Amino acid sequence: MSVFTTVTPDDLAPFLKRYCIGQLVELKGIAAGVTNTNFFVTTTHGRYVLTLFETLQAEELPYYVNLLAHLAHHGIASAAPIANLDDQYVDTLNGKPTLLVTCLPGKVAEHPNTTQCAEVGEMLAQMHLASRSYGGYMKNPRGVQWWADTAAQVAPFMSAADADLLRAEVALQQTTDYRALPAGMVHADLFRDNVLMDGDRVGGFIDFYYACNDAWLYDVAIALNDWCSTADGDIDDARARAFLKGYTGVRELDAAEKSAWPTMLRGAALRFWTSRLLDFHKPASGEMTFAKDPTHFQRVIEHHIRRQDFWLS
Ligand SMILES: Nc1ncnc2c1ncn2[C@@H]1O[C@H](COP(=O)(O)OP(=O)(O)OP(=O)(O)O)[C@@H](O)[C@H]1O
Ligand SMILES: N[C@@H](CCO)C(=O)O
Repeated sequence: MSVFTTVTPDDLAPFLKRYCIGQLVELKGIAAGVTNTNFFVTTTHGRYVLTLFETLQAEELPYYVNLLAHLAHHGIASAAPIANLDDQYVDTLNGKPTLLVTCLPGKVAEHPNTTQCAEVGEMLAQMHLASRSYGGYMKNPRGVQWWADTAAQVAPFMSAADADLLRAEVALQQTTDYRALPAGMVHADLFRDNVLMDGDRVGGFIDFYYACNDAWLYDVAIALNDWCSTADGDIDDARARAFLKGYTGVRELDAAEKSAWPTMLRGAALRFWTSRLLDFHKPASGEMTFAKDPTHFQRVIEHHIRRQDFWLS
């Protein structure tokens, strides 16, 4: 269970006095998640989620926290941060920076249907539009240069054929110019486990801690590669079409995006092929998780190389 920092009701009582959310009824650790310590905090006013940041420092948090506040302010299905009596979102508990947010409805959809894919596509487009007026800026820490550096580290552990494919994919991305594409804030990790689905509707997007500024099409490709893929790395046509229809119903792709789309799908898969290869071959010391299967994203790339139809017509 991912509770790295222990919090007792006695620890929480003085903390909650700095907020207007009532008295503690129940404090419950959340098992899912591997980066931060999360609790469900039920009070006499309702249910909230308390995060203790284990790696991000207080000075790094404003970009993410103000982004959450901005998106909630625009009606995007995402957790709204709660300010303390000093009007601050970030507080401190047991030596860790904290954030208290509203509890979102729903649960993770492990086997999404076409309606759910369309709803996620639609909300993603709405989020991109809402983020246009967000003033924060964060360079993508896991962009093409990171993929290239990571590929060089992991290639020695791979078969010659797989390493050749990895190097060829990196070279393709390094020689593709995405600068003409519409850009703004992207979630950059909108996998199924980062969305709560309330039936067929989006309960909320969570886990914005890879959010940064990049091409919106990159976000579309990351989400589609996960929401519409099958266990063997194929992309399900019906889900992909539904996802894109949901997205483009809100924001049409322009000509530059349509032309970049096949390459972007491969770039988005390469992002997670490289990060999973790194976690698999060179796990960070003290890491508590099981590395996710890197070969899944190799198969997604191979699938994109093989196919001729990218669901745009
Ligand atoms: N606002 C929220 N409302 C309801 N449940 C939430 C909310 N935020 C988080 N959760 C629950 O907490 C779990 C863990 O959250 P999250 O995935 O953000 O963990 P993390 O450790 O911060 O990040 P990571 O997944 O990158 O390790 C989610 O799977 C979800 O069940
Ligand atoms: N969503 C990522 C993990 C978090 O970045 C993956 O499945 O590899």
